[in-house]
Amino acid sequence: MLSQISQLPKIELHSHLEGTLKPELVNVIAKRNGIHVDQNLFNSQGEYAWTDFASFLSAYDAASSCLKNGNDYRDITYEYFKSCASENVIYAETFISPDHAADCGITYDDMIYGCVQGIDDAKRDFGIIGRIIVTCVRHLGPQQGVNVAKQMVDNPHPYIVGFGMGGDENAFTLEDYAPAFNIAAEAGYPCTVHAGELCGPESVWDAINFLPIRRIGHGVNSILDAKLLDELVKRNIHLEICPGSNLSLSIFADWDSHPLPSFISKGISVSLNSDDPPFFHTSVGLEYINSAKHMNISLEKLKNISLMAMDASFADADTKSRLMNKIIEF
Ligand SMILES: O=c1[nH]cnc2c1ncn2[C@@H]1O[C@H](CO)[C@@H](O)[C@H]1O
Repeated sequence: MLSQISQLPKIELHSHLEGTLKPELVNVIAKRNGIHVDQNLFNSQGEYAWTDFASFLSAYDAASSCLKNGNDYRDITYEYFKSCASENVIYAETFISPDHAADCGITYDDMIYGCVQGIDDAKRDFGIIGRIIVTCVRHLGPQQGVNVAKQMVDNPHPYIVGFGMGGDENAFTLEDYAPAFNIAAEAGYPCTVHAGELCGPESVWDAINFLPIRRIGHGVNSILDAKLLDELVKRNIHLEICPGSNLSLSIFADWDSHPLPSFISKGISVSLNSDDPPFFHTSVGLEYINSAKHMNISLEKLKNISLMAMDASFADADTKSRLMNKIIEF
């Protein structure tokens, strides 16, 4: 069964591009850019060192500060899609953060150009199809969210397929971000937002009541509210589930308490995702394997997860139906 899982065509909808940077690549990019990386960022095994959500966010910022130009974005994009393709991921959407690029002195256009180059090179070399979701960062405030949404809408590219938001769920309220999300949605960009990861079900209610979103990043704490679960089914809201990330951040104590099997049996549309792979010692392939090993998710159900993910993707209709057929044929 494990070899069939590894062959299964997979879809990733939830990864943070700067969070896919492996420590070795941070050091390589920092060196060529003449940037000093504080080695306290890593533990004695050379892995990222962090202890809780706040220190994870700081480590994320510190790792991404090695970036200096569009070519760096090209390289992290290429490396990320390459490792996805090695696990039979056939389609992946990744979140990019113009705020992190700007902090490193990289313009929006250079960042997009680099990502597009990385996506094209990975498609040429490995056949994987990549797309971009532009994200704002919640703890940077609603006005900056509006700025990012405007920048995206004013600079369209066929690979930019959606808008989203990550960051500290305790900063501001989701309603404060309605202006940013409305700019994106009114321009035709489907949206996703992080909610119900660190905060409770009320944050998922806020997301579905105040924002024009089709998907929720994580949303795992929805499990605490039966009415909310019904609502997610009724409105066909997809949950981007990242079990390895949840366990790493101690949102659930162990595999037995993870709600993925309950979401599936309730009929909620879900995908399996890596989030920030080297920070959480995971990958999309591992998420599929661990779900089978530790949560008894069958191959048939995993195949259905790939299908639900492709269906909930922000790809154009042709790409969607072509790749869904590829999964069905497996
Ligand atoms: O698991 C997560 N939960 C919430 N925010 C996250 C997670 N991983 C990364 N980011 C945040 O997303 C932004 C860029 O897309 C960054 O601010 C990063 O800190």
